[in-house]
Amino acid sequence: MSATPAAVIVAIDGPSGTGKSSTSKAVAARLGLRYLDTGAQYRAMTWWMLNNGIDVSDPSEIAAAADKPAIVSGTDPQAPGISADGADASVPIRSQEVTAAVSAVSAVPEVRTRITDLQRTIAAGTQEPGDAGTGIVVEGRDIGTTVLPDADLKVFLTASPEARAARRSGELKSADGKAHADLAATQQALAARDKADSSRKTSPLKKAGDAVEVDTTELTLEQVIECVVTLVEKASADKAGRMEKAAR
Ligand SMILES: Nc1ncnc2c1ncn2[C@@H]1O[C@H](COP(=O)(O)OP(=O)(O)O)[C@@H](O)[C@H]1O
Ligand SMILES: Nc1ccn([C@H]2C[C@H](O)[C@@H](COP(=O)(O)OP(=O)(O)O)O2)c(=O)n1
Repeated sequence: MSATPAAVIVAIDGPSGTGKSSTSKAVAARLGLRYLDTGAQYRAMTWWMLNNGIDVSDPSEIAAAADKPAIVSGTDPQAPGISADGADASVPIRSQEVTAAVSAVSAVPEVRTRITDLQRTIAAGTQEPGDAGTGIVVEGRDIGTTVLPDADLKVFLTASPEARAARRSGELKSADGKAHADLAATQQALAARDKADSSRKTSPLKKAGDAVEVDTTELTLEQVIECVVTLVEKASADKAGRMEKAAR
């Protein structure tokens, strides 16, 4: 693990299957930064609502329940962890049931306000002793545009719909042990989620104007990680230079 010269705030956004989680975790681990999976927070909120009888087809019921569960996210890139009202949510938030409902829940403004506040508190490092002044890699859909518009580096990952579906169906296959996950159905489900996430009114999935776009279609995961590590190291050195100049 190489040390970064200045604590940096890194925003990594993009649609599903572009490599956000794998890249963000690896970059954070290599550079000694914290890590936050914001999709996991929306998934934990959705899981809690499904478990607590909230009708997730009714935005007013979702809005009324948005401030109820305590959502706690870990920031260790090697073992992030997430809980809702004290119950470990790490595994159930990946279920098909949660995946199918998460776009509707995360489109509700009250949910976004609640979770955005949590994200900003975690990024600021004021929650845990020892976190203050440490950098973080935050991945999601609206980090560069809304949650952390002053991030030191913004990256927007993309990949072709075919590559993204192949990656996701590979994961589903290894999870359920079936020989052939349905690639076409996976691609269709991803397209539907993209559409919902990009067309919602509040804070849609969108590339920030000042984000660096990386098309990962033809890159291996290791190549993407190396590319982002280089970008973070440069952003960190630039920040250290600015801080030094300001201190003179
Ligand atoms: N560049 C890449 N080439 C091949 N597979 C990749 C690449 N990036 C990620 N993957 C794989 O694709 C799957 C989805 O990646 P993930 O990081 O969860 O994407 P996201 O967080 O954007 O949904 C994982 O199984 C991951 O190992
Ligand atoms: N910053 C974010 C992160 C996720 N979301 C919503 C929209 C996404 O479809 C879901 C799930 O996100 P997640 O990153 O877990 O999805 P994938 O792992 O890429 O399939 O949460 C969001 O609205 N804003």
